[in-house]
Amino acid sequence: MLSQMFQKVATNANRDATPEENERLLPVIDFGPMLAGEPGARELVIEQLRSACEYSGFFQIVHHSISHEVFRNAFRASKRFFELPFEEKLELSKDMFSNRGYELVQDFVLEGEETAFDSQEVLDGCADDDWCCSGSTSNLAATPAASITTTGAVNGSVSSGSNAAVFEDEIVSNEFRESFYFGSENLSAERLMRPFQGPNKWPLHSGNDFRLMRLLAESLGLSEHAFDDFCSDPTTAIRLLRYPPAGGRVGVNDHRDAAALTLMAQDGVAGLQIFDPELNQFLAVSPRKDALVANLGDIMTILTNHRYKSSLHRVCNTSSQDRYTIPFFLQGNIDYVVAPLPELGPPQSEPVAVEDLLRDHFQNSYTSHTTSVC
Ligand SMILES: O=C(O)CCC(=O)C(=O)O
Ligand SMILES: [Fe+2]
Repeated sequence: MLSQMFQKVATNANRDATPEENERLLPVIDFGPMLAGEPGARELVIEQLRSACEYSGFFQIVHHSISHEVFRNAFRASKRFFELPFEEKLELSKDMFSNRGYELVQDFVLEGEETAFDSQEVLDGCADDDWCCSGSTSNLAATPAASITTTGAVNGSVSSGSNAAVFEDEIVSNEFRESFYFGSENLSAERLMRPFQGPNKWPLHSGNDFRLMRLLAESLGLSEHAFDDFCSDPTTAIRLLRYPPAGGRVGVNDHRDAAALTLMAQDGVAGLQIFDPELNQFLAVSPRKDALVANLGDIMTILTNHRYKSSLHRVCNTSSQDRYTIPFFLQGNIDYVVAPLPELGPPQSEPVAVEDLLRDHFQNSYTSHTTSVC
């Protein structure tokens, strides 16, 4: 049902966005005046959010108050992780229940020892919970990027042997990248029993505090608290990603994110392509190192009764350098039943629990294999 609703569109046509198209697909929203408390600035941000979310569901935030140094340290930490010996990363392999740990895709395995390191890997984890839901916007410095500034030896739990099945599932994928997932360190015993969360596999920690979900609620003409129940104790994930120069191969296939909201730090290397609904094709957008790229996922489309978009996107690193990004995913309370907010008209989607939606999404991403080319 969900998979039908959010069917993938097979298209390979793509080109660079012109500056005007870039601004339309991925508009720049300046949080500076709002965070400085300038009169009218909050209203302007809310209006810009509404317009972006109705068109592509993508926007990029500048003057978000996270220092350049935080980003720099985060990317340094990410590079340090991916430079670990291959065997060491393999020991941190992602377990599919908690969605934490290192992930590599089959090219990595199939290409043999020499090129193996230059193929696809992933490290997954999660941020502290209330990053997007509560607290003050001025504390945006407590971001996913900030949360990976901690350094130290690899320590987390290692589920040895559990990875064989993952590799078999991934054996037909054609993606080309590596990544690492991590997440909240403040999980209750009850939360630890649930999927899509668990102890981290690499040392990371942060206290997070951000109100973007409240601004988004207001942009829909709703109370700023409209999403509070959805994300009072949310499942989140942060993913360190490294895309080696791909030589025409796709880094991440066409997909929509499952999360309500994704926020991503990126280095200066291009690679993200967003599907433009007007042109009906993918456009490669320009990276801005100082911006946080934000996009809405399928959960937000349901919550907003399809008023806000969750756009297809993908990654092709056509450069000759590695590309590093750090997306954070706000997935919401694991038991929350996602349904269109009643204020937004007759519901266009069936209710679905966050857990089921995530499971459906993960199953699709590990079993459906699009054949995009860059
Ligand atoms: O790395 C990027 O630019 C995008 C990553 C992405 O789309 C994802 O991890 O869902
Ligand atoms: Fe994505």
